[in-house]
Amino acid sequence: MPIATPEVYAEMLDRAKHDGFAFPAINVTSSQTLNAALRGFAEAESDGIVQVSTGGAEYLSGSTVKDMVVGATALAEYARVVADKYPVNIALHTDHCPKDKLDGFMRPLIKISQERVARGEEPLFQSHMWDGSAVELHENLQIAAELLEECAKARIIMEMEIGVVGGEEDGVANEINEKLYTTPGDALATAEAVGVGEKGRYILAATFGNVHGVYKPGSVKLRPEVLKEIQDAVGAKYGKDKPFDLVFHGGSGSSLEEIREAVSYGVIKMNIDTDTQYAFTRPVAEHMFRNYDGVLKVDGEVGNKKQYDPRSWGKAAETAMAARIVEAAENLQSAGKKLK
Ligand SMILES: O=C(CO)COP(=O)(O)O
Ligand SMILES: O=C[C@H](O)COP(=O)(O)O
Ligand SMILES: [Zn+2]
Ligand SMILES: [Zn+2]
Repeated sequence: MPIATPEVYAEMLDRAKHDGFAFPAINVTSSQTLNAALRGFAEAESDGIVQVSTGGAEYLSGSTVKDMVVGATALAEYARVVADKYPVNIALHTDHCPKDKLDGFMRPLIKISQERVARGEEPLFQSHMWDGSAVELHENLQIAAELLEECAKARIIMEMEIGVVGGEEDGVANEINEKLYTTPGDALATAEAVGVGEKGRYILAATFGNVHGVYKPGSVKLRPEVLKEIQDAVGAKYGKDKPFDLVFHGGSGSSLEEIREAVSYGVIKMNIDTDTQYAFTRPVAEHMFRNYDGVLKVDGEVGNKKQYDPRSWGKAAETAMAARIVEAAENLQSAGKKLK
């Protein structure tokens, strides 16, 4: 199906919120990982979100070109063509954009969509994330208010972060500290600054101990109840039940119980990157080890073209990554619920 229009994206998110499920949001960095994601959503009969980080966008432009806008634009255009062949609704999103990359990533991409919309076309991406976790809350919210206005002009939903996601965030490593847990005060200040939907729709990354990456049991302490606390605090003030549409960062390695509890408090998007990267790469490793003599030219031997053809291991990688996405859709209960 065509990439989701802003109206379809809004309907997807509204249904997820109303019916208590969430969409996997899968990071991609290539046509192979994109096709794996689309295949996974289709096999799960789940609508979904495909997202590109600043690092992923830079890589997509070519490892020596390193142009984030070129990479993100190329991915979005390629996705528009191939997504048509999958019977599910897919929204395109850009992941964590810190302050020092706004002018090289999020702002130019919003501008491209504003120009497209002015020409009567659909926005290039359906949502963009502003990651203000590295600046003070006041400045985070000031920038968020400005970006929300710009996104709304292009019919784009904004994602924003209050609190901090631990672990690797595109090269920004965060130590584990109390900032990993958003407070009701932060949430109230957020609603004050950017409203609860009336100033433009946004998805909130309120953090509850989230950490990017996968760690040994016990290293991460998720407290999903933090989300209930902030929803209750802001809901009481604005007279809205679960006023925030929430996103769960660092989805890889989370237990089914943690996922389901977070979704029950209003999470409608869960980001998964590490687990899907591993799912993609594991069969590649197996292919190389199993076909050692075929993939290497050793002592004059020419190897086996069929085994070092990127499609040989690429198909196995895509199959495994797609299976991990089916699992995510089942965990988040978006499976079987694609919009008709
Ligand atoms: O939050 C993420 C992308 O923004 C993904 O986190 P994981 O790599 O832990 O799944
Ligand atoms: O939060 C960051 C995401 O996990 C993606 O980052 P990455 O593309 O550098 O892995
Ligand atoms: Zn962050
Ligand atoms: Zn994240």
